[in-house]
Amino acid sequence: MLSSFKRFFFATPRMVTDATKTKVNNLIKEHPVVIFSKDYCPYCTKTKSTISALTDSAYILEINTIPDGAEIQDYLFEISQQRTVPNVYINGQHVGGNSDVQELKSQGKLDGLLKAAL
Ligand SMILES: N[C@@H](CCC(=O)N[C@@H](CS)C(=O)NCC(=O)O)C(=O)O
Repeated sequence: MLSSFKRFFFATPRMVTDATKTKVNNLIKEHPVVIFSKDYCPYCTKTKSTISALTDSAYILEINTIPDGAEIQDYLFEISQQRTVPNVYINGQHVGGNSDVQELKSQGKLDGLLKAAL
């Protein structure tokens, strides 16, 4: 508990390299749908199944399984003010997390957003 407290307040921020910034920016630019995810995250599972039911074109990056994942998460926070996963981009635009995806779905707007992107 104390160690998570210390990490939250005193951790040295990681440097986000230009390579990571370029990688994330390109993914968002080149893929109509990008889901930054963690493979154990239940919110991510829900978002992936919701979006996969509508399109098989989503690019999914499981950031907990790759060496630059923590840096990617830092950069996502920088550009979207969102640190949690899933972090979803559609058509180059930040959509948000699972609650945002579910809200779009229940408003009947998700399908149209995806169709416009694909
Ligand atoms: N309200 C968020 C909840 C997402 C969430 O809490 N995700 C957890 C993983 S299951 C998270 O990102 N925790 C911080 C982390 O993994 O760094 C949503 O709807 O997407």
